[in-house]
Amino acid sequence: MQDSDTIYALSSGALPSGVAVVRISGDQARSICEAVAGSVPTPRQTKLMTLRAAEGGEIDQSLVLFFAAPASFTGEDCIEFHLHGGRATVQAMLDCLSKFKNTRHAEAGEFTRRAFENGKLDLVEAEGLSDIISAETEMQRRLAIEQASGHLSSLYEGWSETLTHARAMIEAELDFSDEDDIPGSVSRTIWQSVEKTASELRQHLEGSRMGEIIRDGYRIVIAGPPNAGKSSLMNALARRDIAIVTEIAGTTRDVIEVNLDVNGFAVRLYDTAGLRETLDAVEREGVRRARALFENADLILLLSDIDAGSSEEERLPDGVDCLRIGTKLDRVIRSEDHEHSYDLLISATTGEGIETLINAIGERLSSRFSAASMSLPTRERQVNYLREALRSLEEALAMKDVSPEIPAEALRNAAQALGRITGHVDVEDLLDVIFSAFCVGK
Ligand SMILES: Nc1nc2c(c(=O)[nH]1)N(C=O)[C@@H](CNc1ccc(C(=O)N[C@@H](CCC(=O)O)C(=O)O)cc1)CN2
Ligand SMILES: Nc1nc2c(ncn2[C@@H]2O[C@H](COP(=O)(O)OP(=O)(O)OP(=O)(O)O)[C@@H](O)[C@H]2O)c(=O)[nH]1
Ligand SMILES: [Mg+2]
Repeated sequence: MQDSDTIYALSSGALPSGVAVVRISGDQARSICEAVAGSVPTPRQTKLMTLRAAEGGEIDQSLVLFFAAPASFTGEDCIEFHLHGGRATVQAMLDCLSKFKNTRHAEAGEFTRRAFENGKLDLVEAEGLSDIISAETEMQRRLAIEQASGHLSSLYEGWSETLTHARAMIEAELDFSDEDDIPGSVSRTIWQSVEKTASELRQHLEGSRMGEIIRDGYRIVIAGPPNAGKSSLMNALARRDIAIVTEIAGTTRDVIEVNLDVNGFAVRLYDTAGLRETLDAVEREGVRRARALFENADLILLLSDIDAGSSEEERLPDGVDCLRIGTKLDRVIRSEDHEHSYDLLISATTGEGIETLINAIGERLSSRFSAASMSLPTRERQVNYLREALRSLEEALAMKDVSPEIPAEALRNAAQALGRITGHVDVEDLLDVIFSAFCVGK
């Protein structure tokens, strides 16, 4: 496998489809187009052409689009064949392309990787592009657009430049400390800018949980004693019959997960085994798994049957957000008597209170979110480098009056960590991992 090979892939979606786009990028793109279509169209103008395989058999009547290097997505010569989207048509085209020399099928993310290597986009933008393709909710899409359009990259580059400048000034002061050219007051304004960067970085990191929530989903765990109506609520929220519901206490044992979209936010909802002491080994394991989920929950819905009266309170991990919900409201005669014991009353049977519950969840998400902006780190990779940068800045600030050498080195580390996020500092070892998570044809 060669980085200089010409690569091709089906870049549009699952077949059959109305139209299928087969994309080619690399040195051979023009000669392949000449061989298959007879000539190369004017750059960036589509042309209807008949495509023929080497044996002369017609493959398809196709729109052909040529992008001349470097003005293309990858920065190389690119050809697109907009074919009829039949499985056999696309297969015939791919077979035809496989016969050309120095030409092979693309790996996952390889077009975007070439765009990165040719300086068309940086790593954060490339990750944003990958996120645009996997976005399923409106918030995921907005966050991805923000990253793909380079706003986050400029933020990181700005910080990195500030720190590099600061280090240069400090080193200059080190070198010329005996001379009078560099006034001592320079370092005060410099350290102020470092301090400002550290506080911006800290604030930015505080948004990382929100970025993760948008990307990976807000985790809601339904918990409570057996028979409280947990699985019934799960089914009502999912609007599907996913979890088994019976009048037998201890029905649910495995954790059941479903993905919802609440106001454009991805939500992962978990139904769990009823919490109780039991000798049944299977049920006990279910209860253990339920409690294990509490640790990483963003919200716990703690259910109990209004009629069953108050049972022993479940101990929840410190600081976890929780809504106490009274269930089976339809069986209660005077609901006013119970309102003070719960945050919400619902009936899975009649649907009463379900809309209010969904709104309460939506409000929690929106209020958390409005505190943040759309400039949020979303990936563990990004967050780890941001933390590393902040640690180095804090070290530099702590040592600034002790020794000038240590802070200069720490500032260098911080700028480097930021450079690794965008890929401006050596990241060769990371590229395989990052791009292999992309789609083929992207
Ligand atoms: N048919 C088709 N549609 C597509 C893509 C594609 O590759 N092919 N894209 C693929 O992801 C996206 C569009 N992204 C693109 C990004 C840059 C260039 C490009 O030619 N860039 C040149 C010229 C820029 C200009 O003229 O403004 C460059 O950057 O030099 C093309 C598509 C979405 N739609
Ligand atoms: N009348 C009425 N019955 C309900 C309601 N919700 C659940 N039930 C009944 O309560 C019983 C238990 O419901 P489940 O949803 O299985 O309860 P669970 O909390 O999942 O129970 P386990 O999985 O055993 O922990 C079933 O017979 C349901 O039909 C409700 O809103 N009104
Ligand atoms: Mg259940």
